[in-house]
Amino acid sequence: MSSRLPRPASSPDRLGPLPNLKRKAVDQLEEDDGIGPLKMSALSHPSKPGSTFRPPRPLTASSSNIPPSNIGTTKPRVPPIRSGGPGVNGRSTNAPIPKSTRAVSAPPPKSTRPTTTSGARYGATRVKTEAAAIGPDQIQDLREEIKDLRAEQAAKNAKVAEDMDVEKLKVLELQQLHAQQDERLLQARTAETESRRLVADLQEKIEDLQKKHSREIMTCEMDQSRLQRQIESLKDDLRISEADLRRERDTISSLKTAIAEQSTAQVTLEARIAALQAASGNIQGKLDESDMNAGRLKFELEQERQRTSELEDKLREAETLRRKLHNTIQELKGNIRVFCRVRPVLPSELTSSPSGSELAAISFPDTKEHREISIVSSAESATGMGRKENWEFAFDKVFEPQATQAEVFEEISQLAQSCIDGYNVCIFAYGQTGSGKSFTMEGGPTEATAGMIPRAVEQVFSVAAALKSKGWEYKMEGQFLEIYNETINDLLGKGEFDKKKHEIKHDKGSTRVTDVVTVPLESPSEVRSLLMLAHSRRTVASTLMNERSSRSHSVFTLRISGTNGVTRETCEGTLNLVDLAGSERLNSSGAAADKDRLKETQNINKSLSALADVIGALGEKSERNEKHIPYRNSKLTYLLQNSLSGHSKTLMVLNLSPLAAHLGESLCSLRFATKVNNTTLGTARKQARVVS
Ligand SMILES: Nc1ncnc2c1ncn2[C@@H]1O[C@H](COP(=O)(O)OP(=O)(O)OP(=O)(O)O)[C@@H](O)[C@H]1O
Repeated sequence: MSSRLPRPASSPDRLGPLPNLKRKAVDQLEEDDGIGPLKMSALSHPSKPGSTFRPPRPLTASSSNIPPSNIGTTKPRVPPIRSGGPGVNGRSTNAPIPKSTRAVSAPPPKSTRPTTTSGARYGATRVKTEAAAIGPDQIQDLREEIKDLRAEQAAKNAKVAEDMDVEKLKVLELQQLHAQQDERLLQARTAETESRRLVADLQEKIEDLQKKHSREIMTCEMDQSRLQRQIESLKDDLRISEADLRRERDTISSLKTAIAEQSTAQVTLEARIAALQAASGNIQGKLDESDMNAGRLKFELEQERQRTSELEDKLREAETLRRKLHNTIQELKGNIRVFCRVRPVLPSELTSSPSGSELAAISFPDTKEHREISIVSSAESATGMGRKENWEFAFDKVFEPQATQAEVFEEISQLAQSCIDGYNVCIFAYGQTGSGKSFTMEGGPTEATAGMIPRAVEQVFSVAAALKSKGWEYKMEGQFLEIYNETINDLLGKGEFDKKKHEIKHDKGSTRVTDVVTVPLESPSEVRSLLMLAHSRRTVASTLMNERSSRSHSVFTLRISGTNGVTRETCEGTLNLVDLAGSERLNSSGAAADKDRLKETQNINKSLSALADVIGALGEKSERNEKHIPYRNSKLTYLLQNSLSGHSKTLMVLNLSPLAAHLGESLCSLRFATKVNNTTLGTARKQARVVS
């Protein structure tokens, strides 16, 4: 960069207010003296107000009348801008001015010079004209004046030269200053470039930082939102905690109230305690007295315990005695007994034909002990005369049609007791089809109509439970079989009837049948469901073969084994409850025409005769003691061998129809039952022993 110095003023006249005349004279003198035109620029006064600074022309020693040695002696003015020290970069202020600075100095203005020679000539002519008009004195004066003016001019020139020197020095200084400024400018530019680079670096860094910052801001925002959520949840927690706190405070306040009340109560209690302590002294005395009484009572209690133990021993002895006596009574009653039961007329029979519903002439003469039954039958004699016959039978018990199941069982329950005592018991229901055998043995669905089997089982369980206190523990199991056409079927099994072969095995007084289901029994209800199962299986079989159930024997067996932990006794009894097949005769049943029916009836009759034979043989044996008992003649007698021996108790319930139409069959049944009733089985033997 080059500095421009101020250009000179363009005004052509800087000489000041000279009079035109004098001016003309001067011009002429100058012309005459050969001085030439004065440099007007050098005459202009720098200190004149309103004048601008005119840079001087570069001076040389030849063109100036100021000796070169004077240059530099003038004390330089201090430049207005100084960076410090004598000069920039240590350069002296007296250093020579660079040429380039010189080259830019402003040339003197052209306008100050006379423009044409014709003008000058016109001026000289005019002065000569005017000089011719003035005198020599005046010329002399003018010359004097010119001389003075020249002297003054010389002085002024000297002054101007001096000023020029000063100005030159100033210019030098300014040039130096300019150089310094350039240098500084360069430095400043270098610094600026450096700064720009730094700024660029910084810009880059700032951008990086901004990116980093934005990332951090994002992270911070995420953190902030997370923290916000945490704050919200904490606020929720705080709310809950505050609610809890309020509750706790309420609780505390209520507790405080309670404590206050308790304190009051405590005071009251303390007062009462004090009163009680006072009373306890009295009580203590009484307690001591009571202790003495307690000691006495303990002694008495011990004596009572001993007495109780003795009584329990006696009770056990009494139980054994009771069993013996019970058995004796049963023996006295006879080990084979027969009950007779006449069923009522059924509603269905009343609505059928009048002849079919006609009642037989049955009466019960023994109104006190109910042991007799009387039947009047009408028959035609050989002479064709009508003949009435009166039949009287006596049994252990006779039940009239209105007798309930409970009344019948009352007489049988003794046998259930015997079974628990360790005897084999066999109860038969005998009679023609439809006489009421199944009703007697199994009964109806209600509690009132429950038959002998469920009642006997219930009795056995309740007696067993009662004997627990006397040291007896019993286990029971049951099985339910059917004998049809001399084939054994398992009523609790799963297979088809008449398919599986079951064998009867006797071993040391106990009877077992192979491949039959034996169910352990824990409660009477289990027995009831067991009976229902057997009944349903029998019903299915009956559907397949009409009237099958009437033509088969069913045998329910309950085996009881008991042990007495105190007396170390054991016993085993068996209760057989048998529903026999219909006992009607071959002719009356009309079976002769049907081959299958004939076979059924033959088998039924065979087994029933075998039963009669066995009972008869047993009666004879007890009299002569050496009689073969034909148990093997039928499956029924063979199965019941151990329950029909002289060591067992047998009960036959003879079921009779009340109808006149069944009178013949009823008489046959009555005769059979009488035969059985007249048989004595001998002495029943208890299957009991003492474990050593
Ligand atoms: N004592 C009684 N009270 C009321 N109804 C009875 C009585 N005895 C039997 N019955 C009824 O008489 C009908 C025949 O009885 P039940 O079936 O017991 O005879 P059953 O001799 O077993 O015949 P089956 O040999 O065909 O099995 C049944 O409807 C039964 O309910």
